[in-house]
Amino acid sequence: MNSTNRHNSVDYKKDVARKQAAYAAVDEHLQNCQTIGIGSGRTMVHVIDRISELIRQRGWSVRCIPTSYQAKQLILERGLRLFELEHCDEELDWSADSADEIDAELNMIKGGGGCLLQEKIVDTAAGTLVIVCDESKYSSQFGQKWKGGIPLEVVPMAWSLVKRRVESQFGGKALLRESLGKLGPVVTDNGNFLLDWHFEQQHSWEEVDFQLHQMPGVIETGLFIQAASKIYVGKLDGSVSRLVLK
Ligand SMILES: O=C[C@H](O)[C@H](O)[C@H](O)COP(=O)(O)O
Repeated sequence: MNSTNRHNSVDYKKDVARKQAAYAAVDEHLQNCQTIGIGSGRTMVHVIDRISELIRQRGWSVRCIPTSYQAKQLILERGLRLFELEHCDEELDWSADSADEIDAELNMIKGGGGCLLQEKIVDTAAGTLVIVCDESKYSSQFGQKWKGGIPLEVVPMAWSLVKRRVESQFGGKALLRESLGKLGPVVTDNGNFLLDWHFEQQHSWEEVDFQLHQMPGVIETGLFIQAASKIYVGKLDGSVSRLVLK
């Protein structure tokens, strides 16, 4: 693809939209001496880039707590100050993250990239969760845009048990996520497996999330119910809209 075609491609425009939303989110939240959570995924590359630029320009010191191996690598590659949640004795100032889908009630699906457990821990340790996305992630009904199912992180020896229970209790299919880079299942940063639950009907998602957490073997779900404080949506026309939740 030549550069004119690439710049006109939808994927390129979505990436530009994510970058604009990321820069706006960082510019409006980053301050000196903060401790912040760093989510995972492609969008976070733009967030980290902007954090890195501002810190260098202004001589600031900011402690960054990762939510995955990928996030940790990004923090280190950009020369930012890596900090661990276990050494943090106060609430994080804010956490930045992205999502696979956000519905009209601002519930999110996360974990498409296999990172959800540490994201949920770090994101909920922050007083403010700032989500950055492009408008293609936005749906009027849960599951309308993200076709990968709801990720569930499960203890390896329990995966087939959890699969059967999820399918019999809620319907649909819960598929063990297979690795593309090696034979066998994807293993998360925490040594667990992932089931992608392809549901067949709408549910009360808060109730389903509660029920899933009751199943032995389920470590965490990719359902982030009303978890965000503010969502920055990058639009393909170059604008950024802000949705404030709490
Ligand atoms: O597992 C990955 C995380 O939940 C990501 O935040 C989510 O998949 C969105 O990632 P991206 O920014 O790459 O669309």
